[in-house]
Amino acid sequence: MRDYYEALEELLANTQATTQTETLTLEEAEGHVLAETLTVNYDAPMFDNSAMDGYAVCGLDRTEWEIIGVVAAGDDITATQLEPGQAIRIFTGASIPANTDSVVPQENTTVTGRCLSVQQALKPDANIRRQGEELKKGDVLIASHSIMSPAAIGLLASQGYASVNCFKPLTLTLFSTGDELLALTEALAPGKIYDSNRPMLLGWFKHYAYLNVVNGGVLPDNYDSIKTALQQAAGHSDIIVCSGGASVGDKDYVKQVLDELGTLEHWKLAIKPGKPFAWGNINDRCKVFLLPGNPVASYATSLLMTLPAIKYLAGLSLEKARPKKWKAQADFSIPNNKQGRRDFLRGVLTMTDSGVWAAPVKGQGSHMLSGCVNADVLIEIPAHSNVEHGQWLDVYPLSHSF
Ligand SMILES: Nc1nc2c(c(=O)[nH]1)N[C@H]1C(S)=C(S)[C@@H](COP(=O)(O)OP(=O)(O)OC[C@H]3O[C@@H](n4cnc5c(N)ncnc54)[C@H](O)[C@@H]3O)O[C@H]1N2
Ligand code: MOO
Repeated sequence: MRDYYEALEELLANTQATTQTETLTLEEAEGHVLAETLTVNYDAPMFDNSAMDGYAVCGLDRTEWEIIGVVAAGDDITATQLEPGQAIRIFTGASIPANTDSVVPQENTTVTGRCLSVQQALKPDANIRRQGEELKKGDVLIASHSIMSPAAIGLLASQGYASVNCFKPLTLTLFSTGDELLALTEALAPGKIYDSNRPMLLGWFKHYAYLNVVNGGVLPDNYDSIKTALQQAAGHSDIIVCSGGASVGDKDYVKQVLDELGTLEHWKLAIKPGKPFAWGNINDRCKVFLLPGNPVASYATSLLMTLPAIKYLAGLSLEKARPKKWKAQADFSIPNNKQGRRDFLRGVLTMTDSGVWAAPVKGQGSHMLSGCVNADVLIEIPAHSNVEHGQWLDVYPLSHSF
């Protein structure tokens, strides 16, 4: 069996990131992957400006000043300057007039006619946001291979970028396999179950703007049908994800088809759930992932293996493609751990005064999706290692929780 971390790195090392790009307006770019490194166009702040509504004053060795006018955000103050003993009414974001020593918030002042009085001692430079204190012109603003998050879009807009180069979204076709599976429009029958993996993964993958997700439907346990469907999908997809048939059963035809059409790597991962996992390529251009059919195993291998590879394919940096991992203290113990695989328990987090604690939820079977629904994280339990109460463990946040 393969160690999870070694397997993930091997999969990533065998994944070629897309190079195709397109220009998107900032509005279109939300959630896409940036394909260029952008630099700072203007110092930020662009000019010295006030952090408070109040008064800009000249001269700090006094308690009274003469108010000579008003400056608001957007005003041009090129011709305005203060002399010692003078103050000017100023608002948040307004340019700082020449010779300003400090800005006094209005709640610390008394105004009588044109006379400003302040009793507290004033600090030089207080409440002044200086030009370039955040960003200097010419520095890197956002590196290529970053996600266009709402904050990234705001930052780019603040620098006057109206459009950006992003990697073109990848087309992902999703299949389920198995004669036992029914679509939600079909009536239940003996031995049959509803296909839950496909709706689950469709919903999940559609969150990513850099994926065009195509619903491939259910594939029957029939070699020829699977071959035709995979061949067709490979013609218009960059990625195929298929759940079921990853294991060793007689009807696990998907692996055989993949072996015939392209290349196949079939792994036994030393993780629970999610042991059987396979991947390969069709036509050198379409990456295929075979997930184990058990729903929680499908979920876990999506989070731990498939999505990292997809994110890297779609243009994200390796660092951002790897699954996010945090630490939490065990609010449970496992005294005699005989598990030969890393166990990724579905768990909840509790924030207390003593930190973040993790505890497993009820229902840990790899067929028990209710455990995933109720959980915040996967709690990693290393193989053959006992867990003591209070021990720090790695936890992986689940897609819906944070
Ligand atoms: N002899 C062995 N049997 C199994 C092994 C093994 O190592 N040796 N591994 C077990 C593990 S671990 C897993 S996980 C499963 C994975 O099996 P497959 O990927 O081949 O998937 P299936 O056999 O098709 O299905 C397994 C299970 O999941 C249900 N399923 C499948 N697809 C869906 C779906 N879209 N929605 C809901 N449920 C689905 C299916 O009905 C089965 O109950 O293999 C073990 N067996
Ligand atoms: O590892 Mo299987 O994925 O235990 O259900």
